[in-house]
Amino acid sequence: MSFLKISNLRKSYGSLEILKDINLEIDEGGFLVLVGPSGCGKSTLLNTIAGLEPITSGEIAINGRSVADLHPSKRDIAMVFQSYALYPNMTVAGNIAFGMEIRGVPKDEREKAIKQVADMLQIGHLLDRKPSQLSGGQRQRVAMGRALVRNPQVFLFDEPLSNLDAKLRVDMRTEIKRLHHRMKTTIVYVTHDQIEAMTLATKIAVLKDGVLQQFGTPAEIYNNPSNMFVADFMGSPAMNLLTARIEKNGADVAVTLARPNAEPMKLTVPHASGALSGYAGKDVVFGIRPEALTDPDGADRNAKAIVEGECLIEVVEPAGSDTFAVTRLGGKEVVARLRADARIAPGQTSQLAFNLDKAVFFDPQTQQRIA
Ligand SMILES: Nc1ncnc2c1ncn2[C@@H]1O[C@H](COP(=O)(O)OP(=O)(O)OP(=O)(O)O)[C@@H](O)[C@H]1O
Repeated sequence: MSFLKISNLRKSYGSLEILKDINLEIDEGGFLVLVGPSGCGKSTLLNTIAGLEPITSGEIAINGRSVADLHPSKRDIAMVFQSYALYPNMTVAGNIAFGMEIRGVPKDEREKAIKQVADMLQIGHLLDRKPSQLSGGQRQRVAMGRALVRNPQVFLFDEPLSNLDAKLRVDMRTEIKRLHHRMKTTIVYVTHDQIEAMTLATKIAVLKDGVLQQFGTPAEIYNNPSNMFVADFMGSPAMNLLTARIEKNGADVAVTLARPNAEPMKLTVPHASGALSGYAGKDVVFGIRPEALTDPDGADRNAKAIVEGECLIEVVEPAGSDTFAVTRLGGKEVVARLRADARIAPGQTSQLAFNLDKAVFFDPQTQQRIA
């Protein structure tokens, strides 16, 4: 049975519908990440789970119990906010213990709990300081400590890392993952950062304009995006999405891509699906991630369908661990991810290997993936 279940959830402000029929569920100990661009409704969804916002219709259940009508304090959840929301006049220890004090937890138990989370978060040396005497990352830890001591059924995180600098964000991301691994408490986590979503989640919900676009494991979302929005939003550099003409070729499908000042490139997709064959004579959107477009020596040896083609390289971007090469196909700029030491120069044509096992196709009208 799922531990957190959201069914047919709708949320409106007056006549403005913000969340449109959301259905999600996650097992106990799961890490659900809500991701999407600014304004898509992810914070609103988190706030409805917390009970900070009433829902317009639908159901929210935690561990089999409906919580939609319960006061936030009765839902057995703890929330970590983007702003940390620490009490400025209290010490770190006071901030962590405040909720326990209110609940009348005896002093020795409080001290034990403070020590335990302070050890876990490595903030034992900061317990007597005030929030103003802490760095952003330390404040973030205190905010997490305050949530951890409550030992709730579900943790809710609202963009907890967005106020930290890039390096600290990556460190804290690892820290949160380690903590989740140790505690095994169910987490719902909001971010607009698709890398955070990919690295932390056991399940990702991608939202756009209040509509759930796809719900699945990070691998499902990355490899089989259900529509062009998800394909483009998840992954950096983004998936290449180019116009291609489909033709049938026995059991195979030929994909034709326009090239500037050259004959179109023809790639054969072996044993293509019936759905794709159905587009014969029409244009589709051909999606291929940069890492599925490589130098022939660097191509995945286990792939079944590697096809090579000549591409005019426009720009070369060495990025340390890889080299990105920009070419133009199907009327679009296309990014290929090559080995760091790939011999490639702008203005030259180069042989590139397409891993068609990893290619996906979309209907240009509906923008949905062609199965
Ligand atoms: N109290 C409110 N009244 C009317 N509209 C609201 C209210 N609160 C939020 N909204 C609208 O709801 C939509 C979703 O907001 P929400 O904060 O959930 O988005 P988000 O995905 O978390 O965005 P961000 O990443 O920018 O925080 C936005 O269009 C916002 O303007």
